[in-house]
Amino acid sequence: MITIQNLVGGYADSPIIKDLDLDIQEGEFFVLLGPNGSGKTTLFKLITGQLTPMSGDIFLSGKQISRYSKLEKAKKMAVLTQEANVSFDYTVEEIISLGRYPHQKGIIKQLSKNDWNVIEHVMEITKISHFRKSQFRMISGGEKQRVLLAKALAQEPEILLLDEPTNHLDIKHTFEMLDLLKERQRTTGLTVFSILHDLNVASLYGDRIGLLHNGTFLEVGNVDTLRKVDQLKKVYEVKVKTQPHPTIAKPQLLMTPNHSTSVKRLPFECSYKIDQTKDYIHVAFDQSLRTISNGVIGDGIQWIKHFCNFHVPKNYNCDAPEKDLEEWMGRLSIPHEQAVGMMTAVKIEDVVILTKKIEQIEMMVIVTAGTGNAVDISKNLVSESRTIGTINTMVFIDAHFTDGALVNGYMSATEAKVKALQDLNIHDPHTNTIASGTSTDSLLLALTQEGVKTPYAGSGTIVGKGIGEIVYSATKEAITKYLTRIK
Ligand SMILES: Nc1ncnc2c1ncn2[C@@H]1O[C@H](COP(=O)(O)OP(=O)(O)OP(=O)(O)O)[C@@H](O)[C@H]1O
Repeated sequence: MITIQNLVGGYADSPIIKDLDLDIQEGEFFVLLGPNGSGKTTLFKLITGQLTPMSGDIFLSGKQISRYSKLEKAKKMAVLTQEANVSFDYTVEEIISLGRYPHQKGIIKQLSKNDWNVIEHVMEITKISHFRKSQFRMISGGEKQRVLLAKALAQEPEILLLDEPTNHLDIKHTFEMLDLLKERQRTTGLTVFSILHDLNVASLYGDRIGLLHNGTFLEVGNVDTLRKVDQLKKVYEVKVKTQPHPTIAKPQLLMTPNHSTSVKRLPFECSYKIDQTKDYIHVAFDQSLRTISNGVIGDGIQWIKHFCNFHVPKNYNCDAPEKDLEEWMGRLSIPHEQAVGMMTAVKIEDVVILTKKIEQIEMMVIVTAGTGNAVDISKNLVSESRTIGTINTMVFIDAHFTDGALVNGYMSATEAKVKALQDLNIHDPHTNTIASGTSTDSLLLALTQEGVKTPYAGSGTIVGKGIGEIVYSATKEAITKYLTRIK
């Protein structure tokens, strides 16, 4: 759609854009990224014709852009810039009708029925019909932006060029505008070229991105380019980490500020309180811990302060156990958004709490165990809950784990639990083979993130062995208590 070759351009004698090549393909959503002063607006102005190139070529649909007449260009290309200043007293509707100008025929340019249909349609999709009669200068910055988008869409362009289109928009309107552009891209084949500052929004909406640095592209590629954090650190000069979006396969970026967010922690043994009744056990830490868990709530990898295991009746059956946990926590003034919540039919008074220090690393493990639902995962394909029988394990460690070490530590704790079941000769009643767990086990690992960062926590490491030892002991003791009780 647009082909740029060896483009050099800028202001007076100094080139800002230096020997740049780019191919914007028909129907794609191309995002131009780059730090302040990298030349984004200059490149934008060279494409739109506000600046004349010093050298090089820009082709629009194969024809030199400079050879298009103003009207011809306006039929193919609409431009939305940050300058939302319209000095005349136009109404919103009048501004949008200006977008139809390139399509109007004859000497006396009048709006046709089709023009009005298009104007109505763009006002509707940009949700501005209700203030169509308002004076443009009287509406808010965000509303102006939507009106100017409607005007650009009224032009029915093949390509839309946008310079920071979401600048004045709140989150809702940002996403609405970009969703609308994606929809137009999908339904009408609109090509979009947009400057954006927000890397995360660029990742969510861009088909391809170009990362501009000192007037040249460091990289042009799909959004996975944003996984290259070293490149981003160099360009933006910030500490940045890439993370997957939780529900779609796109990278999202997290910035770490230079100012320290860490507050001095109390010694591990003074940093938590345990509240235990017959209905629940609640461990509250003074600061959030880095956690990995499969709790009913607070699952995945998170930062969490409150850790709860609630007793439920043997025949507890609920479609939305998260809601129950939230309600029970609410009654205890525990903020459920900052909590891992587990459930057990085992008596809370049979809980086992062990603490241990291994090579200066403090650990605490809390286990409630029942084995009524013991399962040999390698043999039993029947998944049904029969009776009281869940092993809930919480492991707290005063150490600093990477995310990989969290997963490693999770494996270590699981292996230790399996070994305890094996040594206690717990059988799956269906297969009559040694059980590897129960059908509804929960496990939590929570780290203070104090001390030197540890990349591994498997059985080949001291900390991994420590997890294994303490989880094994506590699980064995908790199962023994349970077996004694049900005898
Ligand atoms: N009208 C101008 N005259 C002279 N130099 C200019 C002019 N406009 C911009 N520049 C210079 O060109 C360089 C690139 O500016 P440009 O506006 O293209 O950057 P940008 O990437 O769009 O930045 P931002 O993210 O801050 O909008 C800057 O060093 C700037 O000082």
